[in-house]
Amino acid sequence: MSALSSAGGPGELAAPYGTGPAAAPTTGRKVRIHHLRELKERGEPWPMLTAYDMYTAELFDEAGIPVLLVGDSAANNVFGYDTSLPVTVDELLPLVRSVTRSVKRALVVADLPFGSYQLSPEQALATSVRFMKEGRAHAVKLEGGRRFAAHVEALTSAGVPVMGHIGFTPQSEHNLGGYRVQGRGEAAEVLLADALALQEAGAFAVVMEMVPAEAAKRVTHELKIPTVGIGAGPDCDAQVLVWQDMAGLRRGKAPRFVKRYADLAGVLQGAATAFAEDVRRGEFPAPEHAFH
Ligand SMILES: Nc1nc(=O)c2c([nH]1)NC[C@@H]1CN(c3ccc(C(=O)N[C@@H](CCC(=O)O)C(=O)O)cc3)CN21
Ligand SMILES: CC(C)C(=O)C(=O)O
Ligand SMILES: [Mg+2]
Repeated sequence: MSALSSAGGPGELAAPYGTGPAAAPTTGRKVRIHHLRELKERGEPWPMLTAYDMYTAELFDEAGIPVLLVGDSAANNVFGYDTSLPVTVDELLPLVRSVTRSVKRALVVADLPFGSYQLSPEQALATSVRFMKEGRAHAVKLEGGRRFAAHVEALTSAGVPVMGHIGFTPQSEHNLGGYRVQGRGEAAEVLLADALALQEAGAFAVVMEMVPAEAAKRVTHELKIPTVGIGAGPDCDAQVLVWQDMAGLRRGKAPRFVKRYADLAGVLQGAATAFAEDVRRGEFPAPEHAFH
């Protein structure tokens, strides 16, 4: 079925997610996993961002971001841990719930945290059911390739859409020897085998993190399902960034793959400084801010 015919009418699919003049997100149609596959078939790249709360979810949804990820990166971008390893299902669930409550169209993916799925396909399903029942997530994401094919299969056959994640997988940083590019040289074959295994197991998309652009391009061409790159070059079907990196809220040296589209840190710092000065000078509240 072609992208257009499956949408039920000419332009109907193109309107919410295309890049043309009709791309404004005004139709209110929910993003479904088949839309993402259709975008791949049409060669239209799509954006994905993390979101961890209500306002960002609302804004990104309205900006036409079709997929929002409640990442386990909340560990270091919300909760203040130094890696993603310590964050728990109980910490992430309320964030997932706030994001799903706040979107009209975006597909919301809940990232399964370290320790919540590796034990067995049964554990993966039990955790995913919590994210879907309690968090109202539309899909889950887990890290790992061939070794997690059975987990992915258990989830998809139970009705849980799964996004895979290969290349540099932060939950395995201690095993991978730190934050390093994966899939160089012969490891490109391993990357491809992992991607194919995830597709075969029923995954609807695969994140590739910090892999050489050439390897990511090859995987993208070999797969029928979309690839989502982060530090994986321009040829992936989609691109994802952590929103605080994208908007410049996180300070310090950003990874090479980050592009900053705003200086939120500067804006917020300026606002807080101005508020503090106003209060200290007695200029806030002014008469119009008080009840008379
Ligand atoms: N804010 C944030 N952004 C992310 O992209 C992100 C998270 N947090 N937390 C979870 C994972 C961890 N990720 C990261 C974090 C840092 C680097 C990094 O520092 N990369 C450096 C060094 C690479 C190297 O040594 O080869 C770089 O310059 O890319 C990479 C991936 C991606 N994810
Ligand atoms: C960087 C993305 C892909 C992620 O897994 C996260 O934010 O946790
Ligand atoms: Mg993650």
